[in-house]
Amino acid sequence: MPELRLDGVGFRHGGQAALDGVELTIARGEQVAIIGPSGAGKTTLLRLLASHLQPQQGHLDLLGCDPWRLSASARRRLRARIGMIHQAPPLPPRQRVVTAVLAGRLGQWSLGRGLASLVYPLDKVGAAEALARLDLADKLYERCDQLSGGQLQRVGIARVLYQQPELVLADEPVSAMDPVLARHALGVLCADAHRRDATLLASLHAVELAIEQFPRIIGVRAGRIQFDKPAADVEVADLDALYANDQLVTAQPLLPVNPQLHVSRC
Ligand SMILES: Nc1ncnc2c1ncn2[C@@H]1O[C@H](COP(=O)(O)OP(=O)(O)OP(=O)(O)O)[C@@H](O)[C@H]1O
Repeated sequence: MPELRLDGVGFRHGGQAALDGVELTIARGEQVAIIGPSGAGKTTLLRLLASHLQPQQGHLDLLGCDPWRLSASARRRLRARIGMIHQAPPLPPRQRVVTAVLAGRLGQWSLGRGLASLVYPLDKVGAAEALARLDLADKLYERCDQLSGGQLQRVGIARVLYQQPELVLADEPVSAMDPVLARHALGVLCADAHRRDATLLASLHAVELAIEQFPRIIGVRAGRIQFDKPAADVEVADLDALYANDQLVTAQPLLPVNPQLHVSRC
């Protein structure tokens, strides 16, 4: 049985079409990068897969069931098996980093343990280990509002490393990091998913990183899947067509003089 399956899925935000007729199957343990221009529908796709949004057309199969046929409590249990990494992690500003990381397992803990951990961090060693993998162990007791955007993104990733979910959905997880840290953080995420046979989907604007780190690339444009192929088969023409922007009359060509692939950032 596939880990994820979208069958003719469509979604509109109010009057604004975001996804249309999306067909997609992803097997357990796959690592997939989703690329495409701004407004293509990548975040909407990830939010549908996280069961934060309900498809308005078509059908979603998520970890072996239709989340929208489950009771609210069963859907909560299903969501505890999913780790979501946000571009701007929605962490309470005054929360300590250690508490933010440990909150990754709130969905797996009893109410009592979860409340206790919010008041006094119960597994400081576990949180420190997850942060150390992202070179952030020295921030364990820092407040979240004292971190930079890239550091906050690393806290969001550490939280999912600590959670150890079956499915990781990452929406622009390294967009605020410098190139060296971005490569390192994505590498940690991919290696962790591989080690646990977890499934990983990440939307990325850094095309070069996507192709370097992920074996399968899905190009989304105007709410539709434009291509879905192994990273080794993605060609410059695929990227030119994916990112073509008729409204930017001064746009530079996507292909620089010699490189095999262009780093495209929107
Ligand atoms: N809350 C919302 N209300 C109205 N329209 C929305 C909302 N969220 C997204 N949209 C629209 O849905 C479409 C897809 O948006 P989405 O955020 O999924 O794109 P994206 O590919 O993630 O973009 P980006 O790369 O800029 O983050 C866009 O046209 C966007 O304007």
